[in-house]
Amino acid sequence: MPGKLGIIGGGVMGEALLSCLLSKRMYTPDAILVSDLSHERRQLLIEQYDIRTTHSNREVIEHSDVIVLATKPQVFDSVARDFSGIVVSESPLVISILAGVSIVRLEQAVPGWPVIRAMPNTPATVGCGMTAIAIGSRAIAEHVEIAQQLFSTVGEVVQVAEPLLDGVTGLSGSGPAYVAIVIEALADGGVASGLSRTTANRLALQTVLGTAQLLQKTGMHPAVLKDRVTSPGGTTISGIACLEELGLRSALIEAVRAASSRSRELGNQ
Ligand SMILES: NC(=O)c1ccc[n+]([C@@H]2O[C@H](COP(=O)([O-])OP(=O)(O)OC[C@H]3O[C@@H](n4cnc5c(N)ncnc54)[C@H](O)[C@@H]3O)[C@@H](O)[C@H]2O)c1
Ligand code: PRO
Repeated sequence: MPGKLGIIGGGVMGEALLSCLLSKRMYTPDAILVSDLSHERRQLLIEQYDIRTTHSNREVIEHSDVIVLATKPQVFDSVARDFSGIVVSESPLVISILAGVSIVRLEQAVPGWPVIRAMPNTPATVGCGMTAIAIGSRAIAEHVEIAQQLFSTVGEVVQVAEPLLDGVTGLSGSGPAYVAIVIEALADGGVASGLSRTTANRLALQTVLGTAQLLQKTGMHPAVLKDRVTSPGGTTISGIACLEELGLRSALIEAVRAASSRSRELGNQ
C-alpha cells in the first residue's frame, strides 16, 4: 500500500494494527506517524517499532494519505476539533475504528474528505483479525480498495451496511474478550479436575484453536461437529447437559446483544 499512514491514538488497537502492518511489510516505519496524548505510549511505540510519534493530531492529519482514528469514542469531539481549518492539497482517507461514532458525525468533522468506518478486533495483532467496514458517502472505489487492502493485511474483511456495525462490534469486536474468558474457564475446569495450570492452559487453548480451524477448513456446521464429538451415553453429553442447564448459549447471545446495544448508546452520546 502506497503513501503515508497516520494513526491518531496509539493505544491497544492502534498498536495492534501498527504492529501487524509493519511485520507484514505493508508499510515501512518511516511511512507511519502516530499521535497520542500519552508520553509513555509514544515512547513505547518508538522503542518497540522504530516509528515516528507526535503529541499533535494536526501533524498526523497534515502528514498522512490515510488517517486511522483509534482513540476512545468518548474523546471524539476533541479529536474532531483538530481537523478544523486544516488545508490539504489532496484529501486524505479517514478510517475510523471508533465504536458507535456514525459516518454522519465523522463526515461532519472532516468536511469534504472521504470516510470509512471499520470495526477490527485485537487478533489483528497476529494477522488473524476480523474487520467489518462500512463506506461513507464520499468514499469511492479507490478508497474502499485501500481499506480492504489495509484490513486484509491484518486478517479477514467483510463489508456491511453501517447500521450492522453495532452488531459487528458486539460479536467480533468484543468477541476476543468472551473467547478469552471461555479459554480461561475451560482451563479452570481442568485445574478443578486435577490438571496442572500449565497443562490445563495448553489443553484449553489448543482445543479452542483446533476447533475453530477444523470448522474453518472443512466448512462444517458447528452443530455437526458437536454431534460428532458426542457419543451416546458418553462424557460429552454430560458436559453439554450441564452447559444447557447453566445457560451458556443464552449467556453468549445476551452478551453480544448487550455489547451491540452499548455500541448504539456510545453513538448517541
Ligand atoms: N480494543 C479493542 O479490542 C477494539 C476493537 C475494535 C475497535 N476498538 C476501538 O478502538 C478505539 C481505541 O480503543 P483501544 O482499546 O485501543 O483504546 P486505548 O485506550 O488503548 O487507546 C486509545 C489511545 O488514545 C490516546 N488518546 C486519548 N485522547 C487522545 C487524543 N485526544 N488525541 C490522540 N490520542 C488520544 C490514549 O492515550 C490511548 O493511548 C476505540 O474507539 C474502540 O472503540 C477497540
Ligand atoms: N473494544 C471496544 C469496547 O469495548 C470496542 C470493541 C472492542 O468498547
